[in-house]
Amino acid sequence: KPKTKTQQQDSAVCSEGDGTCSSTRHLEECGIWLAPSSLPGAGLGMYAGRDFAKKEPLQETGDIVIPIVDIMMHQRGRGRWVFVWDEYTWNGKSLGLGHEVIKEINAASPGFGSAANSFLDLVNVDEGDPINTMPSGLHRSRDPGVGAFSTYNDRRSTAKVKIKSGQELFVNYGQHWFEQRIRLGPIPLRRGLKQSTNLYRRFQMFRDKNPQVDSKVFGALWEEFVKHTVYNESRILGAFYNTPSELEMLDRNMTLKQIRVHEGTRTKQWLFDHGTCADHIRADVSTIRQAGRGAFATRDLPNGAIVSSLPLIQIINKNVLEMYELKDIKTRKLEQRRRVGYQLLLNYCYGHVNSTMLLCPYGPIVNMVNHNQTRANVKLRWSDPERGNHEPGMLQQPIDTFSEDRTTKLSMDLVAIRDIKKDEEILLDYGDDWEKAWQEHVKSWNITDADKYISAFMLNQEENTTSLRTEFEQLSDPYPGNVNLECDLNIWEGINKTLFNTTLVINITSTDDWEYYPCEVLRRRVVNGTTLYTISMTRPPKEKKKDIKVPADSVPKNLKLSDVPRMAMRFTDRPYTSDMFLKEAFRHHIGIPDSMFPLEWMNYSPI
Ligand SMILES: C[S@@+](CC[C@H](N)C(=O)[O-])C[C@H]1O[C@@H](n2cnc3c(N)ncnc32)[C@H](O)[C@@H]1O
Repeated sequence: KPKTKTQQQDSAVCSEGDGTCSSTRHLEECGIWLAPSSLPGAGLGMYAGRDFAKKEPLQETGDIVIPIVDIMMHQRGRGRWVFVWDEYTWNGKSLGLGHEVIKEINAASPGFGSAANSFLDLVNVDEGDPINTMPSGLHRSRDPGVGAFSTYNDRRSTAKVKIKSGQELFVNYGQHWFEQRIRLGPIPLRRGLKQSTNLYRRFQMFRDKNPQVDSKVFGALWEEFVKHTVYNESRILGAFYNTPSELEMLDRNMTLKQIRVHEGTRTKQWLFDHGTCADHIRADVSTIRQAGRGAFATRDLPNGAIVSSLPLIQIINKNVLEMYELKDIKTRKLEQRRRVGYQLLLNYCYGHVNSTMLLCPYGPIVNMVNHNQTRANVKLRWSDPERGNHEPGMLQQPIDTFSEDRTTKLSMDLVAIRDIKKDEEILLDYGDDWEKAWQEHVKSWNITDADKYISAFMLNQEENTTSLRTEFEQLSDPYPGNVNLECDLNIWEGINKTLFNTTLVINITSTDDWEYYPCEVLRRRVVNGTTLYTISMTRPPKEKKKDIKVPADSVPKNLKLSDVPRMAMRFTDRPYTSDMFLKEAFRHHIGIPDSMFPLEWMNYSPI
């Protein structure tokens, strides 16, 4: 019997969660959505739920960035292994994490940028850099929480251009990313859509010059031309989807860019039916002191609502996150090495004690949900395949089925188990194994000589109250050995010196254009109550990697600058000294309940 319209609407609402949600108010207000991308084969994507002005933030708070350190070194000898995270990591240096290590740092950025797709001609979102902060003043001398969460956070996405409600959101992965991934097909690079449109216009001109020929013949000719040219290699031809509607729109003089934007714009109803809201939560300092930051409701959420969807990146064997003693890496075979810890990423992934499988979620703020067994207000559930990227059949497959897969196929939801009020912290029960491991960790927490430890973050916090010490002063009163002082060449180079000299005000338009190099303070003077520094900077060793914005050679070898303001200078932690490198730091995956975890994947028993 056909349903009435109201019944249909109600069932659409309730199928969102577990059938108990009673209103759609929370969805009406949604500003960003996660739903299947308009790009063929691109999996999930992000969409605007309302209009955004140019430069307007797309989220209330930015996303976490999780360092992955020296992974190739620690995994040396493992042979070939597929690490799906490679598709979701940024070069750590380009996000300001370079000082943490000597060798290799990758930045897992599992927030907005991992969920949004990229198409270079359609980029409408700018992503900022993360900032490095320690919430709640935690300190290694007393707080077992330090080192167990990433201090890099608040990576914000803003509208690069005006965005209309329903439009798909695209971030910039960079040309290099596409050039390296030929397997994705001939995806157009920057200005590619313009070149492709021009090609079609030339074809149109040819057609217009021959009015005596039936237009159907031209249609067939275009199809033959596109199909039989070396299609696989041509990014210009790869821009055409060759659907009847595309040709019709091209003939109406729309450009391919206009067509892609048009096709990538969804109605609110479509987003309701196929997507999940991706801004029900924001990040803030957790109500659980040792936990660092947490996720908080941005609006009232009814019982049964999907608080957040968690698309999952699989790591089929958690041993790829193992870290070993340096001397063992050099001298012993992989299986004989002593494990000293795990990558911090482990704490952000879901798993089971009896399995090697880890499932690590991505999407805005989804990694911020903390654990509490009595205050939990959400539960986990496998996602509805209609609404995202979840293939339930994969839950019946052995883990090895995923071994060569570079795409993600699984997704869970965090579903409200009672009404949640705006600003309430979202909490999940991570399971008894996690709770037990945490309690044991708290009991054994003891870091030798930790009282004296001062991090770069703590020194940077003193910014307005204490002057920086000169090299001479440091002879008797040195800074701690675990920090470096760096000066930002770009801020200094970029400011209006005449304005600065008269007003001592710097107008910084972007904090992304940093270019920090080690520097020393030679002198300081106070002008109108502001302390200014004479500094010397030495040219860093030559960088071979592409991602350094200014070639190191372009910085004069010995640079001396006077009247540099404190804001162009920062302390950074020396390599391998920050809290995440503590051997004692807590590492444990988040537990997936037994009732959900596939028996097929129970391939491991902890000793
Ligand atoms: C998925 S992350 C949650 C976000 C994290 N709080 C942050 O600031 O990035 C999991 C980690 O958060 C911390 N955490 C979560 N719940 C906690 C709790 N109840 N007590 C202490 N730490 C907790 C632990 O470090 C855990 O490994």
